[in-house]
Amino acid sequence: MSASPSTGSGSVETGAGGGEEVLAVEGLVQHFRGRGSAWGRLRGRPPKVVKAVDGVDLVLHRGETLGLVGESGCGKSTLSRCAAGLYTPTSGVVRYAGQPLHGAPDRAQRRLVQMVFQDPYSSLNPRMTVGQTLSEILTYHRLVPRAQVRTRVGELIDLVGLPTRAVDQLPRSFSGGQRQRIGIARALALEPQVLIADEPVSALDVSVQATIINLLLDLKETLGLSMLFVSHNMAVVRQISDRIAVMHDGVVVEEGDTPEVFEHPQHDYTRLLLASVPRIGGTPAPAPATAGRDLR
Ligand SMILES: Nc1ncnc2c1ncn2[C@@H]1O[C@H](COP(=O)(O)OP(=O)(O)OP(=O)(O)O)[C@@H](O)[C@H]1O
Repeated sequence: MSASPSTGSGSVETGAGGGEEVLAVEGLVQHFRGRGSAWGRLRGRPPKVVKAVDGVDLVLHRGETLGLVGESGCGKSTLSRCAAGLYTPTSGVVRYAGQPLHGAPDRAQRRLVQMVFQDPYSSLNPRMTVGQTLSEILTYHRLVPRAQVRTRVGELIDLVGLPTRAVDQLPRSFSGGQRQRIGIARALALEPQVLIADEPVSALDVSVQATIINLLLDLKETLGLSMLFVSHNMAVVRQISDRIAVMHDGVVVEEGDTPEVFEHPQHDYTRLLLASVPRIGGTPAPAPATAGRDLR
């Protein structure tokens, strides 16, 4: 994503990075009304407003991975959910391929941007097998004819590297990494163009993190996806992102090509984040082993 403005029409512009805009947020604001203290409520004080996202412009280009980094509470998840159409922003717009995402009359358009969450388990129905979960999505969205639903479920399970028997198993039978694969399969069932992965590996063991990151990158390549990858882990983001946006207190304070941001950070907050990356013997600690490949 870049800060370049966009046309707002059905057409998509070519961004500063030379890529075609696929997803854009413009002037995005998401404020939440806090509950305030019991004492404050008794005294009739208005509740505090939490400015989770406070005016963000970003553009994700087709085929790129944009890393969104920042410490806990800076607004990354809120921005992601707005960009995925899950929250209706307080103000501002989210566009997919030039068209407003919110209020899109067409279910087909909204499903093109899908999220992968940090904790897929909490969003999986514990009483439904993986096969039932995926079948329900395919049927509800009429993505394949009924007669082909089972075949498509098998393809999705295969695509994310789960064993065939997973189709008849409940979420509780799976490890954290496998559950994340189910979460990814569920997102892919909707045939998205954009994946928004919100801390997809931060709840996983380090040894499993790399396998999930590699899976996301392989899928992105094979399926031609664009990806917004949200993380507080600078090492991971550095390895997989073409560009990086740094978020602090609800705003994007810096964005640019990954090597540029890491080697020549412009904003004090970016420098602070980089300085806080754990170092081993003077060099930054490596990201989870990713089969030794250049992940960009
Ligand atoms: N539904 C909500 N109601 C009220 N406040 C909220 C809500 N969701 C988020 N917030 C607040 O908005 C701010 C940004 O939260 P957000 O979860 O977007 O940050 P984050 O960078 O993703 O942090 P984390 O990685 O810890 O989730 C925080 O102060 C949070 O408490």
